[in-house]
Amino acid sequence: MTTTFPSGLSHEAASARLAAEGANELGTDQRRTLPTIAGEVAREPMFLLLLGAGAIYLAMGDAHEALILLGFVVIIMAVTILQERRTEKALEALRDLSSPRALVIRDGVPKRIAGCEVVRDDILILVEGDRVPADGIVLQAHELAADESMLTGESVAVEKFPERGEVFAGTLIVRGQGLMRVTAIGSRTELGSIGKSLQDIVAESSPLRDEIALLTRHLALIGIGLCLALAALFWILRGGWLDALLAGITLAMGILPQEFPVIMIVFLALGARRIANQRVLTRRLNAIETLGETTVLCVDKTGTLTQNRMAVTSLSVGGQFLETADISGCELPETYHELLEYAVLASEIDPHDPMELAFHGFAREYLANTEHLHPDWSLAREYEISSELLAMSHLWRNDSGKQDIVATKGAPEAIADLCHLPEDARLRMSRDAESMADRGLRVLGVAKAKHSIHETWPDIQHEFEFEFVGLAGLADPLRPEVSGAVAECHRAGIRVVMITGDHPRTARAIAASAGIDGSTLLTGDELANMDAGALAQRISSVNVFARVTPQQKLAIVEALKANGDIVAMTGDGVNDAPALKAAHIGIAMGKRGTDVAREAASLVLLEDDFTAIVAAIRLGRRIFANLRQAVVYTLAVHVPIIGLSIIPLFFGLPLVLAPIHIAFLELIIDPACSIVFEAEAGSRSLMQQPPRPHTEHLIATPHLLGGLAQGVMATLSIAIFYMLSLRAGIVAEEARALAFIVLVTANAALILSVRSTHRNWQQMFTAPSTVALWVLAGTLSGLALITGVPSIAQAFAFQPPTLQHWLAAFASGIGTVLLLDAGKIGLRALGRSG
Ligand SMILES: Nc1ncnc2c1ncn2[C@@H]1O[C@H](COP(=O)(O)OP(=O)(O)OP(=O)(O)O)[C@@H](O)[C@H]1O
Ligand SMILES: [Cu+]
Repeated sequence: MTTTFPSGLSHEAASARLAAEGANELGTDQRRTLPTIAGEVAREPMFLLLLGAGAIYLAMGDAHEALILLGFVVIIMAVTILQERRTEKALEALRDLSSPRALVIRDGVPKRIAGCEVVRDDILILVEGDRVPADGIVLQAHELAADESMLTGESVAVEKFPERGEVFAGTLIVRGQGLMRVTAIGSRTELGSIGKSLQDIVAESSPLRDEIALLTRHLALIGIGLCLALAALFWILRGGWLDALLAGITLAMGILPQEFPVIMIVFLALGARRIANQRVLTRRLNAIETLGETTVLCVDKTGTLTQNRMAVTSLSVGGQFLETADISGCELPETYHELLEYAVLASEIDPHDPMELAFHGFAREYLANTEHLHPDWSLAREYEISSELLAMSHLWRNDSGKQDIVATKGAPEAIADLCHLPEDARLRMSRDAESMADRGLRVLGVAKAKHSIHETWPDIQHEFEFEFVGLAGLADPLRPEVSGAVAECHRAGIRVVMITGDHPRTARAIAASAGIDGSTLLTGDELANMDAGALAQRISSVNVFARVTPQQKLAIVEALKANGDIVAMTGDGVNDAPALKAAHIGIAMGKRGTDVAREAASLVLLEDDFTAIVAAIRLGRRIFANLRQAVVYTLAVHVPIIGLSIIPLFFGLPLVLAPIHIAFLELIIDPACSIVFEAEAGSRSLMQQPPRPHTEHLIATPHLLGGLAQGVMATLSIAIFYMLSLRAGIVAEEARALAFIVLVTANAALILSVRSTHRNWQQMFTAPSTVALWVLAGTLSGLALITGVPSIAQAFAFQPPTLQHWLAAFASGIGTVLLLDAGKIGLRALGRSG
């Protein structure tokens, strides 16, 4: 492909056209309208209960109370709409990510933009692995072929040629490169006309989501049963069926686990944002919960562990070696000129590959005034590298009029094959190559051949008469942070497996400097000769795979999965897609990655950096731990509500809670409190314990019991405070207010307690997050308002308590939680000594 581009549209023209003709998108706007959202809200049980309670108040002639409850209906509406919008936005962002990106030429400069910003007449560069963003005609093509099966059902790649070739939106470039001019976008493309959409992101079900749904359903069932029982009991004990119904509804509102699904979505959506701050994009929300379970992390060497910045450091010709560091500033000895000459001839004219860039740069520096550079030769034929033969050749036409020059470079074994080296020469060469590889260098062999211009070009590289020229060693240094991150993985019980196409010796040397144990190593050839069973057996002790083809990554993933591992795997090319899809977490490289790889992956790295993956795993563990705490907390704060609905009934006391109190707690206080956990930084021990087993539930019996125990303790202390107040002759309205103060204070303090499970109690008050401080301040002021301002207090059937009583109730709420913590510490101490 020539490197002169048409200059394309200007930025102004493109944005004008984008405004006039719309974005390159398929399908209709799926945003829900207000009536549909209202319809959804109307089906919320909380809404129905509030309406029911309001109707009963109306029937009892209390229009005031009914109106206030109506106010809460508005609150639910608002919260639901906000929530919808937020989820919608998160999904939209995901959709943007999965939509193809396009390399467009604007003002003569190639530029990556989102596929939806492509306009008619844009000039696009197509590369292997791209998903074509719009319909268009092919302007230039170099071995270009597309998979059009999504349009035609035909899975054979269709070759594309300039001028008469057409390419279609949604199809995949499986080979070669090319230039296209866009002729149709959005719904006017072939894909649009058959009404298909590529980017259907559905919230898949996941173990975590299923568990939360189950928990919600169980609690709902228990709730309904309890409410019916309570209503019946009330009717028997006190009579008055309207009051009985109201008591039942109050309890139902209190038990209703409506927060759980909300907490779940909020944690995952905010979690995705936190992970994005580490420059890792989440394409599937489920990946967030799987991250914390990861037991094996399979990574590419080049670019992920290393910097993907190659430098020529070592040359070898005829048994002589040269370290480039030794000659800096001097001339390159004549012996090595030909090696460098052919390395450049075997590279692209305008290279992107870091190795070829290194050769070009080195040649510019040392061959500038020699006869070894040939800008006037023309490239007549290219032979691509393949996984069968790790070498690539260029056939050059020069002005001799007799012979074309062929240059090749590739893996030393491949070059030895091409040169038909005799056994002893082959041994010598591999010894030389290994001495470079042992230093972590990537070693390339270089060879040359001549080919008469009167003969036809052979189809395969083997038919040339190659002559060996020499070896070049290129250094690609490890990223400086990698060995620290690998060590962190090991502390966290995560195995790091390196997979590379490179030479085993190079692989082992790089593995060693990264801190990966490469003492047992498998090569692609060995892999190919193993059956699945044998591989599954071996794989638990092998951390380095070398000379592996991308296709073999799939076998590695499958073997790890067969061993019960939870596998995260990185990849970037078209051939990596099956492995990325098969892994529990497929991780695509945002910079080098192809559209195909990104579509198959659940995470996309914006910086192709290993440490970002480790940071994401740390966040995954933290999100799960925080989610667990939030759910335990929510369970715990439901208990006092249930208790306070039932206890007064049994003891013949005035009721404490009415629907309005529950609405206040369930709609404002508790949800706000549970969000506090999202911002928890997570304890340092998170990455010092093995991954959570795949089978571990979010809420197991100990968590359930722990939460219930906390709730029961709080209930007891509130009930006792309430009864003592009444006994002391405080009027029912003030006693109710006091009980409510104890309840809310205890709930708020419980946040500090739950989040301190792994710390000691002094730390309970240290370093709460900003969110926590805001929520605590908000809760306190809300509480002060409804118990202190007479007009508001009246709506809650409160009489403002005296300051002394207020403070006593407040202290009692905090004291309860302190007692709980003391109990917890005591239990732990007992456990340790016993
Ligand atoms: N442009 C090239 N010219 C000649 N040989 C090449 C070229 N690219 C790769 N090779 C040969 O193919 C081998 C495998 O390369 P490949 O690109 O598969 O490795 P990689 O997948 O980039 O490495 P990693 O797996 O570490 O990311 C290299 O070690 C080298 O010998
Ligand atoms: Cu020379």
